[in-house]
Amino acid sequence: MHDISLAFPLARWTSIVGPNGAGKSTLLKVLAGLLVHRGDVALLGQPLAALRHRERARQMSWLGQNESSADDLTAYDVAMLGRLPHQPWLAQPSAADHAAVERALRATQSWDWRGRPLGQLSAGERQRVLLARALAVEAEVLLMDEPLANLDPPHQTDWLLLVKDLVAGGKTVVSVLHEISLALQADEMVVMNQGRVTHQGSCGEAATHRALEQVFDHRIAVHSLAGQWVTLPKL
Ligand SMILES: Nc1ncnc2c1ncn2[C@@H]1O[C@H](COP(=O)(O)OP(=O)(O)OP(=O)(O)O)[C@@H](O)[C@H]1O
Repeated sequence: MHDISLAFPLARWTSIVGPNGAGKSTLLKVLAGLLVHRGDVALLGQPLAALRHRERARQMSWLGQNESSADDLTAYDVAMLGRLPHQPWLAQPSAADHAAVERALRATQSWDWRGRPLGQLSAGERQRVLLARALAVEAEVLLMDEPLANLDPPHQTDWLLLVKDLVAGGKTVVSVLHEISLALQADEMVVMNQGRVTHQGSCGEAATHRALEQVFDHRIAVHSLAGQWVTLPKL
């Protein structure tokens, strides 16, 4: 990545978009402190490097792309992993931990199969459990890499409503998305290409739409439809 200088607005949802290999996941991993990098990253005004790992894990939750998790753990136990930064070493989960896990599993419609091992769930069901794990942290900042992977359209809509709720409640969400029409529902958009940020701006701005069309070689066009911005392939 080159010359990246970005600020993600608080209590807003920012989507990061760009072609394959643009550096979106790399940027998200740097933000999460998961990759060695040059330069500085600050979380809620504090240098990331100065934060203790447990503190960082409480303030920022992470949903990675194609994440593996122990297949023999139940959906409930996977979601409970999100509570680890809140628990003293080797302590049993508290009532607050159980309540947070239940809220997260219900929010992703995963509560009904909480007792089933992850390995026996469909790809979309599994993704919803991993999303529940990220929600269970109840962090101020949520970083999500392709959170809609394997989700069917109704569950994509549910995710959208969930993110809007989180942001209305003051949380900050940064997500990498390939579903450009859904990404346009965000407040802000960061457009990337070849390891650089080519544009950052509001999702409603014409300049953002032009940057989007340009980064995808004008193979897509942004349209207004039923009060929403959508992209369609340019045939
Ligand atoms: N561990 C790695 N070592 C070396 N190069 C890597 C590594 N991970 C990614 N890259 C390269 O860095 C570039 C950016 O990758 P990245 O995964 O950030 O792209 P992306 O924008 O998320 O792409 P996609 O839309 O395909 O998920 C790619 O060219 C990729 O091949």
